[in-house]
Amino acid sequence: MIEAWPAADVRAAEEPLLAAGVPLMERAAFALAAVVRRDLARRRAVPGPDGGLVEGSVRGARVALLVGAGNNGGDALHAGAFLARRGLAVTAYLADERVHDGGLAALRGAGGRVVVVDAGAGAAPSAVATEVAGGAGGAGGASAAGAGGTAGAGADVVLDGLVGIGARGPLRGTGAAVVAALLEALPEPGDPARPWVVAVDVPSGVGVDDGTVPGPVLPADRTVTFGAAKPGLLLPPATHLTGAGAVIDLGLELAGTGAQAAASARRPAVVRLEDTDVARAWPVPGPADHKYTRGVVGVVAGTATYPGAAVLASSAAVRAGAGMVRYQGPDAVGQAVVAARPEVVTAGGRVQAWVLGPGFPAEGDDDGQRDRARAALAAASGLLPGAGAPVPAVVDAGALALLDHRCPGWVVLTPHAGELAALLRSRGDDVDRAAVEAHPLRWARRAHELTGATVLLKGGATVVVGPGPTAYAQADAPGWLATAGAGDVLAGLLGTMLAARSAEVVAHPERAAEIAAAAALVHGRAAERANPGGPVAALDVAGALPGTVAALLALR
Ligand SMILES: NC(=O)C1=CN([C@@H]2O[C@H](COP(=O)(O)OP(=O)(O)OC[C@H]3O[C@@H](n4cnc5c(N)ncnc54)[C@H](OP(=O)(O)O)[C@@H]3O)[C@@H](O)[C@H]2O)[C@H](O)CC1
Ligand SMILES: [K+]
Repeated sequence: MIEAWPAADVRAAEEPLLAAGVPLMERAAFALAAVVRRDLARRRAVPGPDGGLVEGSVRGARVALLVGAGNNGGDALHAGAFLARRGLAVTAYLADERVHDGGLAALRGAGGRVVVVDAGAGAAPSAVATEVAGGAGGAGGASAAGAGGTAGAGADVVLDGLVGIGARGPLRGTGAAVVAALLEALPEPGDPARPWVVAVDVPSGVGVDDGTVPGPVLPADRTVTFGAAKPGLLLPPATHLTGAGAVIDLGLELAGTGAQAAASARRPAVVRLEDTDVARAWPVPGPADHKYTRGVVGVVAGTATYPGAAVLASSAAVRAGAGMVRYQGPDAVGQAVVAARPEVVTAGGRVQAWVLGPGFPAEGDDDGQRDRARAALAAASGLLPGAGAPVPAVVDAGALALLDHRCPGWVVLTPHAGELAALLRSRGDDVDRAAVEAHPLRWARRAHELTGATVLLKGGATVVVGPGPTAYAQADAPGWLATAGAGDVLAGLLGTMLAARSAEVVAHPERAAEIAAAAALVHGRAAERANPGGPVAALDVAGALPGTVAALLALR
């Protein structure tokens, strides 16, 4: 798993090392330069003796450093000095008159070129962008002392060292002007003429601790972050601007050491599960298991008007490995479900988890589904006398409007941004879909505070907030998964995963968030498996679940 720690925790962990004179910046910069060199060598791959490709030479490659006023800029300058000593042509564009002295001296000492950027005596941001992008008449004419620029040949790589964990608010000043000009001047992403963009620590201008994108940000192809990942690298929308990641270990003790770690209240703010985490936690049946120990999933979904959601949610629950699936709903829908999945039963009875809401409306004609879902939710929440032990529940789509009481953390809501906005508005918050999409973590946390439930907020990346201290942020879904019925499949999949650990989740409600995050990962992997790199139909995603789970278990 990838653990992300707030900027303040990273700074606190750096302090003792800095006080002890540990050269953290040089360590960070050296590692950054190594990643840049490797990425460049791979982008310059050439045919090898055996017909394959081998890494190409990076000598002479053109490197543009975007340098801000703080230590983030210092990292970029020191990395530029390492690269210049390896024969790369490095130009630092200083976006602030305050610049890291040691880094600037190191770059100059290594023969790097320095261009002061400002709208006055220095190079204009537009001229810098033109030079970096490879247009004619760049900032070469305004270059400070040092090797002359190569007018016309743009940069091969750009290091974004404008601002790091010291950022406050949207990118401003000359740095913002340079980024805005680059967003205009650079070739489109995917164009081979576009330079490789490497964000130093974080893409400059993202919300380091909340993943917001309050202003202009230069999208990165790679983010090299130091000490630990930051929440903003995992959280949407900023996570879509980070490119591939690389975490450089600086020897920071974030959770403390030994007894301190055990006692420390410090936990990562955000976690991203990886395949091996999900594989290790997946419940694999043993010889003593039977369908009831594996978990029975109750599905209240679909209506005569929208039977498909019932088929999709039930199919996903079956294919994900439920011990048994009980479909509850109109006979006609039950017949459609059984026709599609003969393993499903329509008789009532005990379940270990409920899936409520796919495919039925929050109001209007629902064939009695809202009443069925309301009763199931009450039973799941332990509010229905005689209904047996409480069990986890997935509350999706039309069932979200049924939340008229505070829920325990083992109830998991699975709204998209519009549904979450509607839920929050129904509780008096003035928020719309766009606001939720701009700040998913904030609003998912707000929904958890208001309802008590665990909240899985669906979107290009998935955010999960529950009763525990750690949020989850998964970005495993291909864009193709934005298709009708995908949410129904996720609900059924999640129901099966909760049913398999029903008693455990009720006893430890904070674990529902991790299971929900794992479901988001499996959902994304199944979509990829259903049709790698191309469009997928929701039912095919459900169909790919068995193979997806088997592939994950093979990693154990
Ligand atoms: N601690 C270490 O030795 C190490 C740090 N690492 C690197 O350092 C940065 C953090 O450096 P820091 O100097 O604390 O802060 P930044 O460089 O991130 O930014 C501070 C300067 O940026 C200006 N600023 C702040 N917000 C904005 C904004 N929205 N737009 C433009 N400029 C902004 C701020 O300006 P002021 O006017 O407020 O002063 C500062 O000048 C960390 O990210 C690492 O890269 C090493 O990794 C490890 C060693
Ligand atoms: K940066």
